[in-house]
Amino acid sequence: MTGTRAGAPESSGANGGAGGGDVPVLEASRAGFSYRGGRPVLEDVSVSVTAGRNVALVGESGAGKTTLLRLLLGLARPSTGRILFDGAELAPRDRAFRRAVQPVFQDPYSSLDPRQRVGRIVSEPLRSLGLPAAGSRAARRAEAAERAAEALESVGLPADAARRYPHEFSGGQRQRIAIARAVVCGPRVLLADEPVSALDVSTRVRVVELLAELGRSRGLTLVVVSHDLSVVAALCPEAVVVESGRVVESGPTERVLGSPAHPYTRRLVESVPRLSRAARLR
Ligand SMILES: Nc1ncnc2c1ncn2[C@@H]1O[C@H](COP(=O)(O)OP(=O)(O)OP(=O)(O)O)[C@@H](O)[C@H]1O
Repeated sequence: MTGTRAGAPESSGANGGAGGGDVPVLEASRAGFSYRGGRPVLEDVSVSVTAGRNVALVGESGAGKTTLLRLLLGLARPSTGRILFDGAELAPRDRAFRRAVQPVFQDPYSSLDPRQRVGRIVSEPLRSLGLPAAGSRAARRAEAAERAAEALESVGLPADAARRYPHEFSGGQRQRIAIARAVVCGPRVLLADEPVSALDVSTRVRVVELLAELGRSRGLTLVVVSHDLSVVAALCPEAVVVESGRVVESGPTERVLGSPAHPYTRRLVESVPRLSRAARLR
């Protein structure tokens, strides 16, 4: 099988899990995908996400990483193979799945509705999941506002953030708002597509630290797409290398990036110092 069995068996963390043991929380099993009428952009891809072991998807632009995240999020169905959640075929409308697996998108400028106050943006997943389920309408609204405030606090934003609008915040703060929205319903897995690439370097470091801290404190497992191998090394003990829609190498990040076995991975790793040199010359 191509792909990775990402890590040793572990319990599924603070938020629990139906599977437990070594059943992956999320898994692509020999998945293939073609956009309408096109050539396959994913072929025979197998990736396992085990609770507590963050996984990075790396590869050149166009390799198929975002498409793979879309399959894992249930936003697209594989043309061949399967996507499994807690060991069973993924049902994208399943509330347990929608609650457990949340996305964080790349661009904090376009992913937040500018007309809504931050408190409403952050509590949106609760409304779409019908949470909290019990109590009067007023009690449920109060509880949702409290959970949104708690999520905002957990990403280091000030208490009055909920009353303000996205344009009042910096790029890094907006990405924190997007992360608060992703964690408000108590998910087990965050799927993050280039979560820090739109940010400047020092903000990037702080948001990476926040993601690592949330992972620890909330029992969250991250699946991260990033071009930045330092982000990958900082956040993910497991790495999967995708080339032209196929997994060419996977395993512990230290080994995959530290002593790559596949020529494609070697080229990816070698391109990092070349890029830094080019940046210094500008
Ligand atoms: N909506 C779409 N319709 C048709 N083809 C698409 C669509 N989205 C992506 N593709 C194609 O699928 C392939 C994989 O794209 P994908 O965005 O998954 O790659 P990626 O590895 O995430 O790239 P990047 O790092 O640049 O985001 C590419 O050839 C791309 O052109």
